[in-house]
Amino acid sequence: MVSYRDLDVAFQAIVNIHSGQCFGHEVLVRGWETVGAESAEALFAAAAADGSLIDLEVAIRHRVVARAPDSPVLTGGALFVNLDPRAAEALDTVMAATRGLLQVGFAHIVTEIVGLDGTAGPALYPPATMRRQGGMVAVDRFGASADSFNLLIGCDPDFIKIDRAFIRGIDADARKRVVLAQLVGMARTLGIEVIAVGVETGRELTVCRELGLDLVQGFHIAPPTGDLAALAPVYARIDALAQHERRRRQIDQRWVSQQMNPVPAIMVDAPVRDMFDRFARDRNTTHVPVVDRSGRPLGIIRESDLKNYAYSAFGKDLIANKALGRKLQDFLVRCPIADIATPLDQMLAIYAAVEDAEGILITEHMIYHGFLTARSLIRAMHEKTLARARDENPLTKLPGNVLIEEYVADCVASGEGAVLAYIDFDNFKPFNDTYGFRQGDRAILLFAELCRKSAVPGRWFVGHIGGDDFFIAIKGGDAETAVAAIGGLIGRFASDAESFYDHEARARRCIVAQDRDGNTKRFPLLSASAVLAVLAPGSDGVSTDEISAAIARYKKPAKLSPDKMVVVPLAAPSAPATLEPA
Ligand SMILES: Nc1nc2c(ncn2[C@@H]2O[C@H](COP(=O)(O)OP(=O)(O)OP(=O)(O)O)[C@@H](O)[C@H]2O)c(=O)[nH]1
Repeated sequence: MVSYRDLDVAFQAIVNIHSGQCFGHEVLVRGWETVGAESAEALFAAAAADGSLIDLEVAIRHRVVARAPDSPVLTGGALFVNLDPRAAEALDTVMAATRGLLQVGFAHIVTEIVGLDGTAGPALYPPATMRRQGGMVAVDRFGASADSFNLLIGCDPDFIKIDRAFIRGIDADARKRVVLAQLVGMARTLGIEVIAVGVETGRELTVCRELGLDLVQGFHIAPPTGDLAALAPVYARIDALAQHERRRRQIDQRWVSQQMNPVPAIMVDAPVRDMFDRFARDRNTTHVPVVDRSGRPLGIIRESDLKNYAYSAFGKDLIANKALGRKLQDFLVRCPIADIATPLDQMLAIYAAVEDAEGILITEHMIYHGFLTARSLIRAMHEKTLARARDENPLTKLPGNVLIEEYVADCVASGEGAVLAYIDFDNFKPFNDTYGFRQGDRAILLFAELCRKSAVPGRWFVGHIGGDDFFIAIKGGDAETAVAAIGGLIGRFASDAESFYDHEARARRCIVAQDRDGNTKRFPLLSASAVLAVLAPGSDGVSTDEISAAIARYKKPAKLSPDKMVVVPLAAPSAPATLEPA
Protein backbone atom coordinates (compact mmCIF):
# COMPACT_ATOMS: atom_id res chain seq x y z
CA MET A 1 0.00 0.00 0.00
CA VAL A 2 1.35 3.43 -0.95
CA SER A 3 1.95 5.83 1.90
CA TYR A 4 0.97 9.42 1.29
CA ARG A 5 2.70 10.64 4.44
CA ASP A 6 5.40 12.57 2.57
CA LEU A 7 3.08 14.45 0.25
CA ASP A 8 2.93 18.17 0.76
CA VAL A 9 0.59 20.97 -0.22
CA ALA A 10 0.96 24.39 -1.84
CA PHE A 11 -1.54 27.22 -1.87
CA GLN A 12 -2.51 29.61 -4.65
CA ALA A 13 -4.32 32.84 -3.84
CA ILE A 14 -7.79 33.62 -5.19
CA VAL A 15 -8.08 37.38 -5.10
CA ASN A 16 -10.91 39.93 -5.17
CA ILE A 17 -10.45 41.77 -8.46
CA HIS A 18 -11.91 45.01 -7.05
CA SER A 19 -9.89 45.39 -3.87
CA GLY A 20 -6.87 43.12 -4.30
CA GLN A 21 -7.89 41.43 -1.05
CA CYS A 22 -7.21 37.74 -0.79
CA PHE A 23 -10.51 35.85 -0.78
CA GLY A 24 -9.01 32.42 -0.25
CA HIS A 25 -6.60 29.80 -1.52
CA GLU A 26 -6.74 26.67 -3.60
CA VAL A 27 -4.87 23.66 -2.24
CA LEU A 28 -2.51 22.03 -4.74
CA VAL A 29 -0.76 18.77 -4.06
CA ARG A 30 3.04 18.73 -4.13
CA GLY A 31 5.72 16.10 -3.62
CA TRP A 32 4.18 13.47 -5.92
CA GLU A 33 7.69 12.32 -6.82
CA THR A 34 8.01 10.94 -3.27
CA VAL A 35 5.54 8.23 -4.29
CA GLY A 36 7.05 7.76 -7.73
CA ALA A 37 4.48 9.75 -9.72
CA GLU A 38 5.44 12.05 -12.59
CA SER A 39 2.72 14.62 -12.10
CA ALA A 40 -0.30 15.36 -9.95
CA GLU A 41 -2.56 13.80 -12.62
CA ALA A 42 -0.42 10.64 -12.64
CA LEU A 43 -0.57 10.50 -8.84
CA PHE A 44 -4.39 10.57 -8.84
CA ALA A 45 -4.65 8.11 -11.75
CA ALA A 46 -2.35 5.64 -9.96
CA ALA A 47 -4.30 6.06 -6.71
CA ALA A 48 -7.59 5.45 -8.53
CA ALA A 49 -6.09 2.33 -10.12
CA ASP A 50 -4.77 0.79 -6.91
CA GLY A 51 -7.79 1.69 -4.79
CA SER A 52 -6.04 4.25 -2.57
CA LEU A 53 -7.73 7.37 -3.92
CA ILE A 54 -9.81 7.96 -0.79
CA ASP A 55 -6.67 7.67 1.34
CA LEU A 56 -4.98 10.20 -0.93
CA GLU A 57 -7.87 12.67 -0.68
CA VAL A 58 -7.96 12.31 3.10
CA ALA A 59 -4.15 12.60 3.36
CA ILE A 60 -4.19 15.91 1.45
CA ARG A 61 -6.80 17.30 3.83
CA HIS A 62 -4.86 16.11 6.86
CA ARG A 63 -1.74 17.78 5.50
CA VAL A 64 -3.64 21.08 5.27
CA VAL A 65 -4.86 20.66 8.85
CA ALA A 66 -1.27 20.16 9.94
CA ARG A 67 0.14 23.16 8.11
CA ALA A 68 -2.61 25.78 8.06
CA PRO A 69 -2.59 26.90 11.72
CA ASP A 70 0.81 28.54 11.06
CA SER A 71 -0.76 31.09 8.73
CA PRO A 72 -3.55 33.45 9.80
CA VAL A 73 -3.69 34.73 6.19
CA LEU A 74 -4.55 31.22 5.04
CA THR A 75 -7.09 30.36 7.71
CA GLY A 76 -8.67 33.81 7.56
CA GLY A 77 -9.95 33.14 4.02
CA ALA A 78 -11.78 30.44 2.13
CA LEU A 79 -10.08 27.15 1.32
CA PHE A 80 -10.76 25.59 -2.09
CA VAL A 81 -10.13 21.84 -2.13
CA ASN A 82 -10.32 19.68 -5.24
CA LEU A 83 -12.30 16.48 -5.17
CA ASP A 84 -11.32 13.83 -7.70
CA PRO A 85 -14.60 12.59 -9.26
CA ARG A 86 -13.40 9.01 -8.95
CA ALA A 87 -13.49 9.51 -5.18
CA ALA A 88 -17.16 10.57 -5.27
CA GLU A 89 -18.31 7.01 -4.51
CA ALA A 90 -16.95 7.45 -0.97
CA LEU A 91 -18.18 11.01 -0.72
CA ASP A 92 -19.18 10.74 2.95
CA THR A 93 -15.65 9.81 4.01
CA VAL A 94 -13.99 12.55 1.95
CA MET A 95 -16.47 15.18 3.03
CA ALA A 96 -15.98 14.24 6.69
CA ALA A 97 -12.24 14.92 6.24
CA THR A 98 -13.10 18.13 4.38
CA ARG A 99 -15.27 19.31 7.23
CA GLY A 100 -12.41 18.58 9.60
CA LEU A 101 -10.78 21.60 7.94
CA LEU A 102 -13.47 23.87 9.37
CA GLN A 103 -12.11 23.20 12.84
CA VAL A 104 -8.87 24.91 11.76
CA GLY A 105 -10.91 28.10 11.43
CA PHE A 106 -11.17 28.70 7.66
CA ALA A 107 -13.87 31.20 6.72
CA HIS A 108 -15.32 28.71 4.18
CA ILE A 109 -14.48 25.33 2.78
CA VAL A 110 -15.24 25.11 -0.92
CA THR A 111 -15.11 21.75 -2.67
CA GLU A 112 -14.16 21.95 -6.33
CA ILE A 113 -16.01 19.40 -8.44
CA VAL A 114 -15.76 18.20 -12.04
CA GLY A 115 -17.82 15.62 -13.95
CA LEU A 116 -16.85 12.00 -14.53
CA ASP A 117 -17.26 10.40 -17.97
CA GLY A 118 -20.57 12.08 -18.67
CA THR A 119 -21.91 11.41 -15.15
CA ALA A 120 -22.39 14.63 -13.34
CA GLY A 121 -24.87 16.51 -11.24
CA PRO A 122 -26.65 15.48 -8.08
CA ALA A 123 -26.21 11.75 -8.74
CA LEU A 124 -22.46 12.12 -8.32
CA TYR A 125 -22.47 14.92 -5.79
CA PRO A 126 -25.68 14.82 -3.70
CA PRO A 127 -26.21 18.45 -2.59
CA ALA A 128 -27.14 17.47 0.97
CA THR A 129 -23.81 15.65 1.45
CA MET A 130 -21.83 18.46 -0.17
CA ARG A 131 -23.46 21.19 1.86
CA ARG A 132 -23.67 19.60 5.27
CA GLN A 133 -22.44 22.10 7.86
CA GLY A 134 -22.32 24.94 5.41
CA GLY A 135 -19.82 23.53 2.93
CA MET A 136 -19.68 25.35 -0.40
CA VAL A 137 -19.31 24.06 -3.93
CA ALA A 138 -17.36 25.30 -6.96
CA VAL A 139 -17.66 23.82 -10.44
CA ASP A 140 -14.04 23.52 -11.54
CA ARG A 141 -12.69 23.70 -15.12
CA PHE A 142 -15.92 25.30 -16.27
CA GLY A 143 -16.04 25.33 -20.05
CA ALA A 144 -13.40 22.62 -20.43
CA SER A 145 -15.61 19.62 -19.90
CA ALA A 146 -18.94 18.63 -21.38
CA ASP A 147 -20.31 18.20 -17.86
CA SER A 148 -19.95 21.85 -16.85
CA PHE A 149 -23.57 22.75 -17.48
CA ASN A 150 -24.96 19.60 -15.86
CA LEU A 151 -23.00 20.45 -12.72
CA LEU A 152 -24.14 24.05 -12.86
CA ILE A 153 -27.79 23.08 -13.10
CA GLY A 154 -27.80 20.04 -10.84
CA CYS A 155 -25.40 20.96 -8.05
CA ASP A 156 -26.41 24.54 -7.22
CA PRO A 157 -22.77 25.71 -6.93
CA ASP A 158 -21.65 28.85 -5.12
CA PHE A 159 -18.79 29.42 -7.59
CA ILE A 160 -17.81 28.49 -11.10
CA LYS A 161 -14.12 28.47 -12.00
CA ILE A 162 -13.57 29.36 -15.64
CA ASP A 163 -10.99 27.04 -17.13
CA ARG A 164 -7.56 28.48 -17.89
CA ALA A 165 -7.83 27.52 -21.57
CA PHE A 166 -10.66 30.01 -21.79
CA ILE A 167 -8.79 32.84 -20.09
CA ARG A 168 -5.54 32.35 -22.03
CA GLY A 169 -5.25 35.15 -24.61
CA ILE A 170 -8.80 36.38 -23.96
CA ASP A 171 -7.60 39.96 -24.57
CA ALA A 172 -6.96 39.08 -28.22
CA ASP A 173 -10.01 36.89 -28.80
CA ALA A 174 -13.34 38.66 -29.23
CA ARG A 175 -15.30 35.38 -29.33
CA LYS A 176 -13.95 34.31 -25.95
CA ARG A 177 -14.89 37.69 -24.54
CA VAL A 178 -18.48 37.44 -25.80
CA VAL A 179 -18.87 33.96 -24.29
CA LEU A 180 -17.31 34.93 -20.96
CA ALA A 181 -19.48 38.05 -20.73
CA GLN A 182 -22.59 35.88 -21.16
CA LEU A 183 -21.32 33.33 -18.63
CA VAL A 184 -20.75 36.05 -16.06
CA GLY A 185 -24.24 37.46 -16.69
CA MET A 186 -25.78 34.01 -16.37
CA ALA A 187 -23.89 33.24 -13.14
CA ARG A 188 -24.86 36.61 -11.66
CA THR A 189 -28.47 35.89 -12.41
CA LEU A 190 -28.20 32.65 -10.46
CA GLY A 191 -26.34 34.32 -7.59
CA ILE A 192 -23.12 32.43 -8.39
CA GLU A 193 -19.64 33.98 -8.25
CA VAL A 194 -17.26 33.53 -11.18
CA ILE A 195 -13.54 32.90 -10.70
CA ALA A 196 -11.13 33.28 -13.62
CA VAL A 197 -8.34 30.71 -13.38
CA GLY A 198 -4.97 30.96 -15.10
CA VAL A 199 -4.73 34.74 -15.36
CA GLU A 200 -1.16 35.18 -16.57
CA THR A 201 -0.96 38.69 -18.00
CA GLY A 202 -2.07 42.19 -17.08
CA ARG A 203 -4.20 42.34 -20.24
CA GLU A 204 -6.07 39.18 -19.32
CA LEU A 205 -6.67 40.65 -15.88
CA THR A 206 -8.04 43.90 -17.38
CA VAL A 207 -10.46 41.95 -19.58
CA CYS A 208 -11.65 39.95 -16.57
CA ARG A 209 -12.33 43.19 -14.76
CA GLU A 210 -14.15 44.70 -17.72
CA LEU A 211 -16.32 41.61 -18.06
CA GLY A 212 -17.44 41.92 -14.46
CA LEU A 213 -15.64 39.00 -12.83
CA ASP A 214 -15.17 39.24 -9.09
CA LEU A 215 -12.39 36.77 -8.35
CA VAL A 216 -9.15 35.88 -10.13
CA GLN A 217 -6.41 33.28 -9.72
CA GLY A 218 -3.22 32.89 -11.72
CA PHE A 219 0.48 33.48 -12.06
CA HIS A 220 -0.01 37.17 -12.79
CA ILE A 221 -1.51 37.58 -9.33
CA ALA A 222 0.42 34.98 -7.33
CA PRO A 223 1.98 31.60 -8.19
CA PRO A 224 1.22 28.60 -5.96
CA THR A 225 3.55 28.46 -3.00
CA GLY A 226 4.30 26.14 -0.15
CA ASP A 227 5.87 29.00 1.78
CA LEU A 228 3.10 30.16 4.09
CA ALA A 229 5.01 33.38 4.88
CA ALA A 230 4.65 34.39 1.21
CA LEU A 231 0.84 34.46 1.38
CA ALA A 232 -0.43 38.03 1.42
CA PRO A 233 -3.70 39.42 2.76
CA VAL A 234 -3.78 42.04 -0.05
CA TYR A 235 -2.24 41.93 -3.54
CA ALA A 236 -1.06 45.48 -4.20
CA ARG A 237 -0.79 45.13 -7.97
CA ILE A 238 -4.52 44.45 -8.23
CA ASP A 239 -5.35 47.16 -5.74
CA ALA A 240 -3.44 49.75 -7.80
CA LEU A 241 -5.41 48.79 -10.89
CA ALA A 242 -8.63 48.89 -8.95
CA GLN A 243 -7.93 52.46 -7.77
CA HIS A 244 -8.26 53.52 -11.38
CA GLU A 245 -11.46 51.63 -11.70
CA ARG A 246 -12.96 53.16 -8.59
CA ARG A 247 -12.46 56.65 -9.97
CA ARG A 248 -14.18 55.83 -13.21
CA ARG A 249 -17.09 53.99 -11.66
CA GLN A 250 -20.07 53.63 -13.93
CA ILE A 251 -22.16 56.75 -14.07
CA ASP A 252 -25.18 54.59 -13.28
CA GLN A 253 -23.85 54.00 -9.80
CA ARG A 254 -25.32 57.31 -8.71
CA TRP A 255 -28.84 56.19 -9.59
CA VAL A 256 -28.36 52.82 -7.94
CA SER A 257 -27.03 54.43 -4.75
CA GLN A 258 -29.97 56.82 -4.61
CA GLN A 259 -32.58 54.11 -4.96
CA MET A 260 -30.91 51.28 -3.10
CA ASN A 261 -32.29 50.35 0.28
CA PRO A 262 -29.56 49.61 2.87
CA VAL A 263 -31.68 46.89 4.57
CA PRO A 264 -29.48 45.47 7.36
CA ALA A 265 -28.42 41.91 6.62
CA ILE A 266 -28.57 39.01 9.02
CA MET A 267 -25.66 36.61 9.58
CA VAL A 268 -26.19 33.11 8.35
CA ASP A 269 -25.23 31.61 11.70
CA ALA A 270 -27.55 33.89 13.71
CA PRO A 271 -30.25 32.13 15.77
CA VAL A 272 -33.47 31.42 13.85
CA ARG A 273 -35.38 33.50 16.38
CA ASP A 274 -33.53 36.65 15.18
CA MET A 275 -35.12 36.20 11.80
CA PHE A 276 -38.65 36.20 13.27
CA ASP A 277 -37.74 39.20 15.43
CA ARG A 278 -36.64 41.11 12.34
CA PHE A 279 -39.90 40.49 10.51
CA ALA A 280 -41.91 41.28 13.64
CA ARG A 281 -40.01 44.53 14.29
CA ASP A 282 -40.34 45.92 10.81
CA ARG A 283 -43.78 45.21 9.45
CA ASN A 284 -42.89 46.49 5.98
CA THR A 285 -40.03 44.05 5.57
CA THR A 286 -40.87 41.18 3.26
CA HIS A 287 -37.37 39.76 2.95
CA VAL A 288 -34.05 39.86 4.81
CA PRO A 289 -30.64 39.62 3.12
CA VAL A 290 -28.35 36.96 4.59
CA VAL A 291 -24.57 37.29 4.67
CA ASP A 292 -21.68 35.10 5.74
CA ARG A 293 -19.05 35.97 8.32
CA SER A 294 -17.09 38.05 5.81
CA GLY A 295 -20.16 40.06 4.78
CA ARG A 296 -20.65 38.29 1.45
CA PRO A 297 -24.31 37.95 0.50
CA LEU A 298 -25.64 34.40 0.37
CA GLY A 299 -29.27 35.07 -0.52
CA ILE A 300 -32.43 36.23 1.17
CA ILE A 301 -35.09 34.88 3.49
CA ARG A 302 -38.61 35.67 2.36
CA GLU A 303 -41.31 36.32 4.88
CA SER A 304 -43.76 34.56 2.59
CA ASP A 305 -41.81 31.32 2.99
CA LEU A 306 -42.26 31.49 6.76
CA LYS A 307 -45.98 32.10 6.74
CA ASN A 308 -46.88 28.42 7.09
CA TYR A 309 -44.91 28.28 10.31
CA ALA A 310 -45.79 31.69 11.63
CA TYR A 311 -49.55 31.08 11.42
CA SER A 312 -49.63 27.53 12.77
CA ALA A 313 -50.18 27.10 16.52
CA PHE A 314 -46.61 26.20 17.50
CA GLY A 315 -44.85 26.67 14.16
CA LYS A 316 -42.65 29.55 15.18
CA ASP A 317 -41.52 27.88 18.41
CA LEU A 318 -40.86 24.67 16.56
CA ILE A 319 -38.52 26.36 14.07
CA ALA A 320 -36.79 28.40 16.72
CA ASN A 321 -36.25 25.29 18.84
CA LYS A 322 -32.54 24.64 18.70
CA ALA A 323 -33.02 20.97 19.43
CA LEU A 324 -34.78 20.51 16.11
CA GLY A 325 -31.70 21.78 14.37
CA ARG A 326 -33.39 24.22 11.97
CA LYS A 327 -30.95 26.85 10.78
CA LEU A 328 -31.28 30.08 8.86
CA GLN A 329 -29.55 28.30 6.01
CA ASP A 330 -32.62 26.08 5.59
CA PHE A 331 -34.78 29.08 4.68
CA LEU A 332 -32.27 30.73 2.41
CA VAL A 333 -33.23 31.33 -1.21
CA ARG A 334 -30.83 32.49 -3.90
CA CYS A 335 -31.18 36.03 -5.17
CA PRO A 336 -29.44 37.80 -8.08
CA ILE A 337 -26.32 39.69 -7.05
CA ALA A 338 -24.75 42.69 -8.80
CA ASP A 339 -21.84 44.97 -8.03
CA ILE A 340 -22.88 48.57 -7.40
CA ALA A 341 -21.00 49.65 -10.54
CA THR A 342 -23.04 47.39 -12.83
CA PRO A 343 -24.80 49.44 -15.53
CA LEU A 344 -28.53 49.80 -14.87
CA ASP A 345 -29.70 48.08 -18.04
CA GLN A 346 -27.54 45.10 -17.15
CA MET A 347 -29.15 45.07 -13.69
CA LEU A 348 -32.56 45.11 -15.30
CA ALA A 349 -31.58 42.15 -17.49
CA ILE A 350 -30.30 40.27 -14.42
CA TYR A 351 -33.53 40.94 -12.58
CA ALA A 352 -35.78 40.07 -15.50
CA ALA A 353 -34.05 36.74 -16.03
CA VAL A 354 -35.03 35.37 -12.61
CA GLU A 355 -38.62 34.39 -12.10
CA ASP A 356 -40.09 35.66 -8.83
CA ALA A 357 -36.93 37.61 -7.94
CA GLU A 358 -37.61 40.05 -5.09
CA GLY A 359 -34.87 42.34 -6.32
CA ILE A 360 -31.10 42.41 -6.51
CA LEU A 361 -28.53 42.15 -3.73
CA ILE A 362 -26.06 44.96 -4.32
CA THR A 363 -22.44 44.40 -3.41
CA GLU A 364 -19.38 46.60 -3.27
CA HIS A 365 -16.10 44.72 -3.47
CA MET A 366 -18.18 41.56 -3.02
CA ILE A 367 -19.47 42.73 0.37
CA TYR A 368 -23.23 43.20 0.84
CA HIS A 369 -24.13 46.85 0.43
CA GLY A 370 -27.90 47.07 0.08
CA PHE A 371 -30.97 45.78 -1.65
CA LEU A 372 -32.51 47.07 -4.85
CA THR A 373 -36.16 46.09 -5.10
CA ALA A 374 -37.90 45.75 -8.44
CA ARG A 375 -39.71 49.01 -7.78
CA SER A 376 -36.54 50.95 -6.95
CA LEU A 377 -34.77 49.47 -9.96
CA ILE A 378 -37.52 50.77 -12.22
CA ARG A 379 -37.42 54.13 -10.43
CA ALA A 380 -33.64 54.36 -10.99
CA MET A 381 -34.13 53.58 -14.69
CA HIS A 382 -36.83 56.23 -14.92
CA GLU A 383 -34.72 58.90 -13.18
CA LYS A 384 -31.85 58.13 -15.48
CA THR A 385 -34.04 58.33 -18.58
CA LEU A 386 -35.43 61.68 -17.44
CA ALA A 387 -31.95 63.07 -16.80
CA ARG A 388 -30.81 61.84 -20.21
CA ALA A 389 -33.83 63.42 -21.86
CA ARG A 390 -33.13 66.75 -20.14
CA ASP A 391 -29.54 66.65 -21.35
CA GLU A 392 -30.29 65.48 -24.89
CA ASN A 393 -30.11 68.00 -27.71
CA PRO A 394 -33.69 68.60 -28.86
CA LEU A 395 -32.71 68.79 -32.55
CA THR A 396 -30.23 65.92 -32.99
CA LYS A 397 -31.22 63.87 -29.90
CA LEU A 398 -27.50 63.44 -29.16
CA PRO A 399 -26.22 63.56 -25.55
CA GLY A 400 -25.49 67.07 -24.33
CA ASN A 401 -22.98 68.77 -22.06
CA VAL A 402 -23.62 66.84 -18.85
CA LEU A 403 -22.88 63.49 -20.46
CA ILE A 404 -20.03 64.92 -22.53
CA GLU A 405 -18.33 66.27 -19.41
CA GLU A 406 -18.84 62.99 -17.58
CA TYR A 407 -17.45 61.12 -20.56
CA VAL A 408 -14.32 63.29 -20.76
CA ALA A 409 -13.72 62.93 -17.02
CA ASP A 410 -14.13 59.17 -17.41
CA CYS A 411 -11.65 59.04 -20.32
CA VAL A 412 -9.07 60.97 -18.33
CA ALA A 413 -9.49 58.93 -15.16
CA SER A 414 -9.33 55.58 -16.92
CA GLY A 415 -5.88 56.30 -18.34
CA GLU A 416 -6.92 54.10 -21.27
CA GLY A 417 -6.11 56.63 -23.95
CA ALA A 418 -8.61 58.26 -26.31
CA VAL A 419 -8.93 60.85 -29.05
CA LEU A 420 -11.25 63.69 -28.03
CA ALA A 421 -12.48 65.70 -31.02
CA TYR A 422 -14.22 69.08 -30.74
CA ILE A 423 -15.84 69.98 -34.03
CA ASP A 424 -17.24 73.33 -35.08
CA PHE A 425 -18.80 74.37 -38.41
CA ASP A 426 -17.06 77.09 -40.42
CA ASN A 427 -19.07 79.93 -41.95
CA PHE A 428 -22.29 78.70 -40.45
CA LYS A 429 -23.66 82.15 -39.62
CA PRO A 430 -23.60 83.46 -43.22
CA PHE A 431 -25.11 80.16 -44.39
CA ASN A 432 -27.90 80.47 -41.80
CA ASP A 433 -28.49 84.15 -42.68
CA THR A 434 -28.64 83.40 -46.41
CA TYR A 435 -30.63 80.16 -46.54
CA GLY A 436 -32.59 80.46 -43.31
CA PHE A 437 -32.64 78.82 -39.92
CA ARG A 438 -34.51 75.71 -41.19
CA GLN A 439 -31.79 75.00 -43.71
CA GLY A 440 -29.21 75.58 -40.95
CA ASP A 441 -31.00 72.91 -38.87
CA ARG A 442 -30.78 70.52 -41.81
CA ALA A 443 -27.00 71.05 -41.98
CA ILE A 444 -26.75 70.29 -38.25
CA LEU A 445 -28.89 67.16 -38.68
CA LEU A 446 -26.75 66.08 -41.64
CA PHE A 447 -23.61 66.25 -39.51
CA ALA A 448 -25.27 64.37 -36.64
CA GLU A 449 -26.35 61.66 -39.07
CA LEU A 450 -22.86 61.34 -40.55
CA CYS A 451 -21.46 60.97 -37.02
CA ARG A 452 -23.97 58.24 -36.19
CA LYS A 453 -23.07 56.38 -39.37
CA SER A 454 -19.32 56.60 -38.72
CA ALA A 455 -19.55 55.67 -35.04
CA VAL A 456 -18.16 52.28 -34.07
CA PRO A 457 -20.45 50.95 -31.30
CA GLY A 458 -18.72 50.73 -27.95
CA ARG A 459 -15.75 52.77 -29.10
CA TRP A 460 -17.22 56.08 -30.25
CA PHE A 461 -19.14 58.55 -28.15
CA VAL A 462 -20.88 61.33 -30.08
CA GLY A 463 -22.25 64.38 -28.26
CA HIS A 464 -23.80 67.66 -29.32
CA ILE A 465 -22.45 70.63 -27.35
CA GLY A 466 -25.05 72.94 -28.91
CA GLY A 467 -25.59 74.95 -32.10
CA ASP A 468 -22.89 73.97 -34.60
CA ASP A 469 -20.51 72.48 -32.00
CA PHE A 470 -20.07 68.73 -31.64
CA PHE A 471 -17.94 66.39 -29.56
CA ILE A 472 -16.65 62.94 -30.49
CA ALA A 473 -14.53 60.63 -28.34
CA ILE A 474 -12.87 57.58 -29.83
CA LYS A 475 -11.45 54.96 -27.49
CA GLY A 476 -9.35 51.92 -28.28
CA GLY A 477 -7.25 51.44 -31.41
CA ASP A 478 -4.43 53.78 -32.33
CA ALA A 479 -4.69 57.55 -32.43
CA GLU A 480 -3.77 57.71 -36.15
CA THR A 481 -6.80 55.64 -37.15
CA ALA A 482 -9.04 57.84 -35.01
CA VAL A 483 -7.59 61.02 -36.52
CA ALA A 484 -8.12 59.61 -40.04
CA ALA A 485 -11.74 58.73 -39.15
CA ILE A 486 -12.48 62.29 -38.00
CA GLY A 487 -10.72 63.63 -41.12
CA GLY A 488 -12.97 61.43 -43.27
CA LEU A 489 -16.05 62.63 -41.41
CA ILE A 490 -15.40 66.33 -41.85
CA GLY A 491 -14.43 65.76 -45.51
CA ARG A 492 -17.72 63.96 -46.11
CA PHE A 493 -19.68 66.74 -44.41
CA ALA A 494 -18.11 69.45 -46.58
CA SER A 495 -18.91 67.44 -49.68
CA ASP A 496 -22.52 66.55 -48.70
CA ALA A 497 -23.23 70.10 -47.48
CA GLU A 498 -22.68 71.41 -51.03
CA SER A 499 -26.14 70.07 -51.89
CA PHE A 500 -27.67 72.80 -49.66
CA TYR A 501 -26.38 75.55 -51.98
CA ASP A 502 -27.77 76.82 -55.26
CA HIS A 503 -26.02 76.07 -58.51
CA GLU A 504 -24.32 79.47 -58.72
CA ALA A 505 -22.83 79.33 -55.20
CA ARG A 506 -21.55 75.83 -55.86
CA ALA A 507 -19.88 77.00 -59.08
CA ARG A 508 -18.25 79.98 -57.37
CA ARG A 509 -17.43 77.95 -54.21
CA CYS A 510 -18.66 80.84 -52.07
CA ILE A 511 -21.64 82.97 -51.10
CA VAL A 512 -21.84 86.70 -50.59
CA ALA A 513 -23.23 87.74 -47.20
CA GLN A 514 -22.68 90.20 -44.39
CA ASP A 515 -20.20 89.58 -41.59
CA ARG A 516 -20.89 90.33 -37.93
CA ASP A 517 -19.96 94.03 -38.47
CA GLY A 518 -22.38 94.43 -41.40
CA ASN A 519 -19.66 94.35 -44.11
CA THR A 520 -20.53 92.50 -47.30
CA LYS A 521 -18.03 89.69 -47.86
CA ARG A 522 -17.46 86.44 -49.68
CA PHE A 523 -17.75 83.33 -47.47
CA PRO A 524 -16.54 79.87 -48.49
CA LEU A 525 -19.06 77.01 -48.51
CA LEU A 526 -19.97 75.27 -45.30
CA SER A 527 -17.35 72.98 -43.77
CA ALA A 528 -16.34 71.75 -40.33
CA SER A 529 -13.03 71.94 -38.50
CA ALA A 530 -11.77 69.88 -35.60
CA VAL A 531 -9.34 70.09 -32.71
CA LEU A 532 -8.29 66.60 -31.73
CA ALA A 533 -6.86 66.19 -28.25
CA VAL A 534 -4.94 62.93 -28.09
CA LEU A 535 -4.85 61.39 -24.62
CA ALA A 536 -2.11 58.81 -24.71
CA PRO A 537 -2.65 55.67 -22.61
CA GLY A 538 -1.59 56.34 -19.05
CA SER A 539 -1.95 60.14 -19.29
CA ASP A 540 -4.38 60.28 -16.40
CA GLY A 541 -2.75 63.36 -14.87
CA VAL A 542 -4.40 65.65 -17.43
CA SER A 543 -7.25 67.77 -16.07
CA THR A 544 -10.44 68.48 -17.97
CA ASP A 545 -9.61 72.20 -17.66
CA GLU A 546 -6.34 71.63 -19.52
CA ILE A 547 -8.25 69.86 -22.27
CA SER A 548 -10.73 72.75 -22.60
CA ALA A 549 -7.85 75.26 -22.68
CA ALA A 550 -6.08 73.33 -25.46
CA ILE A 551 -9.30 73.16 -27.49
CA ALA A 552 -9.90 76.91 -27.19
CA ARG A 553 -6.29 77.64 -28.12
CA TYR A 554 -6.24 75.52 -31.27
CA LYS A 555 -9.74 76.25 -32.60
CA LYS A 556 -8.59 79.10 -34.84
CA PRO A 557 -5.48 77.27 -36.17
CA ALA A 558 -7.75 74.32 -37.05
CA LYS A 559 -10.03 76.56 -39.13
CA LEU A 560 -7.01 77.96 -40.97
CA SER A 561 -5.25 74.67 -41.61
CA PRO A 562 -5.69 73.08 -45.09
CA ASP A 563 -7.11 69.82 -43.74
CA LYS A 564 -9.26 71.64 -41.14
CA MET A 565 -7.70 69.76 -38.25
CA VAL A 566 -5.15 70.28 -35.52
CA VAL A 567 -3.94 67.32 -33.51
CA VAL A 568 -2.86 68.21 -29.97
CA PRO A 569 -0.99 65.56 -28.01
CA LEU A 570 -1.92 65.92 -24.38
CA ALA A 571 0.34 64.57 -21.70
CA ALA A 572 0.47 64.41 -17.94
CA PRO A 573 2.08 67.53 -16.34
CA SER A 574 5.50 65.85 -16.14
CA ALA A 575 5.74 65.70 -19.96
CA PRO A 576 4.34 68.92 -21.48
CA ALA A 577 2.85 68.90 -24.96
CA THR A 578 5.22 70.29 -27.56
CA LEU A 579 2.88 71.40 -30.31
CA GLU A 580 2.50 75.16 -30.74
CA PRO A 581 -0.41 76.86 -32.50
CA ALA A 582 0.19 77.55 -36.20
N1 LIG B 1 -30.07 76.67 -37.70
C1 LIG B 1 -29.53 76.76 -36.51
N2 LIG B 1 -28.62 77.69 -36.26
C2 LIG B 1 -28.05 77.77 -35.03
C3 LIG B 1 -28.42 76.87 -33.99
N3 LIG B 1 -27.71 77.17 -32.89
C4 LIG B 1 -26.89 78.23 -33.22
N4 LIG B 1 -27.11 78.59 -34.52
C5 LIG B 1 -26.46 79.64 -35.31
O1 LIG B 1 -25.08 79.31 -35.44
C6 LIG B 1 -24.36 80.50 -35.68
C7 LIG B 1 -23.21 80.62 -34.72
O2 LIG B 1 -22.16 79.87 -35.23
P1 LIG B 1 -20.64 80.37 -35.16
O3 LIG B 1 -19.82 79.14 -35.05
O4 LIG B 1 -20.46 81.45 -34.17
O5 LIG B 1 -20.51 81.05 -36.60
P2 LIG B 1 -19.63 80.72 -37.82
O6 LIG B 1 -20.09 81.56 -38.93
O7 LIG B 1 -19.65 79.23 -38.06
O8 LIG B 1 -18.25 81.19 -37.31
P3 LIG B 1 -16.87 80.42 -37.32
O9 LIG B 1 -17.11 79.19 -36.44
O10 LIG B 1 -15.88 81.36 -36.73
O11 LIG B 1 -16.60 80.06 -38.74
C8 LIG B 1 -25.31 81.65 -35.43
O12 LIG B 1 -25.78 82.13 -36.67
C9 LIG B 1 -26.47 81.00 -34.67
O13 LIG B 1 -27.70 81.67 -34.87
C10 LIG B 1 -29.43 75.89 -34.27
O14 LIG B 1 -29.82 75.07 -33.45
N5 LIG B 1 -29.95 75.87 -35.55
